[in-house]
Amino acid sequence: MKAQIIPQCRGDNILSAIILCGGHSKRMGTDKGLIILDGKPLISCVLDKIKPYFDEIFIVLRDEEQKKEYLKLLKDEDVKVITDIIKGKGPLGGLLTGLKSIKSENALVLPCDSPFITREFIENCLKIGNLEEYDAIIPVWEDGRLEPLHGIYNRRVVERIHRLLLKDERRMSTLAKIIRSRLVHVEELDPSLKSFRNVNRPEDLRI
Ligand SMILES: Nc1nc2c(ncn2[C@@H]2O[C@H](COP(=O)(O)OP(=O)(O)OP(=O)(O)O)[C@@H](O)[C@H]2O)c(=O)[nH]1
Repeated sequence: MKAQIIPQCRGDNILSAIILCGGHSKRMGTDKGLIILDGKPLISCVLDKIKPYFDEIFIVLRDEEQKKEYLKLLKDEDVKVITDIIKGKGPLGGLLTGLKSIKSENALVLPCDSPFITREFIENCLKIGNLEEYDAIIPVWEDGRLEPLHGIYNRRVVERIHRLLLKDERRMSTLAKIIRSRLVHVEELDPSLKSFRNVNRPEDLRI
């Protein structure tokens, strides 16, 4: 067991995390996960934050070509690098792939473009991550906007994702609305809110 705290979302003996990193990064113009911030690629910024807490970490990429690039970078890391089982379906396709691969019942899901994730956020997610009564824990803003890319999901939602993708419904927020989601205020998970800051465009890299 890696985490120093007693995580509630450990429904078995394993804690899993999934990092979604298969986007086309059109707004950034170059693969976001490989962009250097403070001397290291964004994917490593996220990985370094989460690896003390998880027994298995999956990085989900779009295809084999992207995987070749990432394997060069991650060759010494204890992570599993996999590619979307259904291609071109956005983060929801990545989530499907990750949830079908994990050994545990639940996984914390994160995007590769949130390099400012805090330890407090991860520890709070683990503390409140009991998914016996819920299918997911999703951060929510005061105005009702969801952060479904920073959630904990139970793998029982795999079938729901399949059905959404069959209808070509790709929004993570749609999934969050149709499953039993426990909504938790963003401040409760990370009072600094830094964990929810995304890097989508070159100007977002200015700290
Ligand atoms: N595995 C996987 N991850 C994806 C896919 N699409 C997006 N992601 C990831 O999901 C997160 C959010 O993606 P977005 O920022 O909405 O999209 P993006 O493609 O990365 O960027 P834009 O092209 O600028 O919209 C990022 O971490 C992406 O790498 C996909 O098809 N497969």
